[in-house]
Amino acid sequence: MQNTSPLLQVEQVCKSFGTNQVANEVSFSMAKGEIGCLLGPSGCGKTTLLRVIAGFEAIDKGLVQINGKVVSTPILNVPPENRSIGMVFQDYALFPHLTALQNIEFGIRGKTSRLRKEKVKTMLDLVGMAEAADKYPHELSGGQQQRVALARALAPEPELLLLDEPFSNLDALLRDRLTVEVRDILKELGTTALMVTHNQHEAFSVADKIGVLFYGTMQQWGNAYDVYHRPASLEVATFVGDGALVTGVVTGPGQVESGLGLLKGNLSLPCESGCEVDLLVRPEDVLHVDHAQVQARVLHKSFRGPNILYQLELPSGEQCRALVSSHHNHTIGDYIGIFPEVDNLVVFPKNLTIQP
Ligand SMILES: Nc1ncnc2c1ncn2[C@@H]1O[C@H](COP(=O)(O)OP(=O)(O)OP(=O)(O)O)[C@@H](O)[C@H]1O
Repeated sequence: MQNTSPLLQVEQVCKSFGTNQVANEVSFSMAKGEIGCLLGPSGCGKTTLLRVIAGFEAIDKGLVQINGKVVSTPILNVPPENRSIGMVFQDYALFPHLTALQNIEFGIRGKTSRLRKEKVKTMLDLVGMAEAADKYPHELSGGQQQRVALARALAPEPELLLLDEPFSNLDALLRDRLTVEVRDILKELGTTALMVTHNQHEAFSVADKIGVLFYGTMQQWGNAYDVYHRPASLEVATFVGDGALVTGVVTGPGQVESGLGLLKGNLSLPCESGCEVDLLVRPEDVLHVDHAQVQARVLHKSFRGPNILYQLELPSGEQCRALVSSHHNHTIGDYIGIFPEVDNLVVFPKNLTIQP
């Protein structure tokens, strides 16, 4: 029979440092082979949660299970080396006096010499570093060092790989490439992995599941599409992606009248007619149509190659942004026609505030 129990289960975990509560009833789970990403503003508790799962931090309440085995409770903290986890850090953390090959081999001490050699060769091939086997870390680029660090963490075949901002020291192009490569490698091996990142694009391209943390609270745990298009809270809506909130009034089922005109789509909340809401408007949902009814004034523009991001003032006095093909090159102060095209009408009760 197929094992359907989660590989990682985090249940109502609480963790404080003194009076600072860094994890507040955090719960989520990951199936075997899934890749998860923890996103959230600086200081929201991402690294602490990763360290809890790794066994570097004890918890005050709740439970962590890895592959069915309880590893953390308030009275139990299985040490990291007995959790079957691998870790990759931001700063590579390779041993400087060992070659790439020796660094990878270090993680699989205890196996026979033949098995070790085979494993190291497989790992070097997997991360595309066979040519650099005998180089020392200082002879490798940042991206190469991070590949070796990944190979070292994966060599002992951990049940769970934890990655803390693994690409943040790399330039943007290399980071994009390595993100895709790492996803392919993890998928090929079927390794379950949880990664902390500041970078939303990275999370979108690597993760099956994204967790958005705010002030120690897991606001949403879901796939990238849902986190972006069906944000579970105001915090997620404003943190993930680019968007503005404009005032609206619900005028019927799936219908909101706003400063952008009448919008029709799937309402995220069951609101009655007449209900005042804040409506999330993403720049790509605002189309530029010359003779549209709503004419908005260009307050600011930012050229991005294929498109221009316009900051606009609506006739209502509210602002939103529009991502428009850069062939439409308008001047600050111009009025341009806009038309909203939104499938998912993400709304929040008017005047909600983000609570610390
Ligand atoms: N060992 C510690 N002792 C006391 N406070 C700590 C400790 N580790 C973390 N904190 C505090 O816990 C909070 C969360 O920190 P954490 O590093 O988990 O956040 P983060 O979301 O990973 O932040 P960043 O994105 O900036 O790395 C911060 O207020 C931090 O100062």
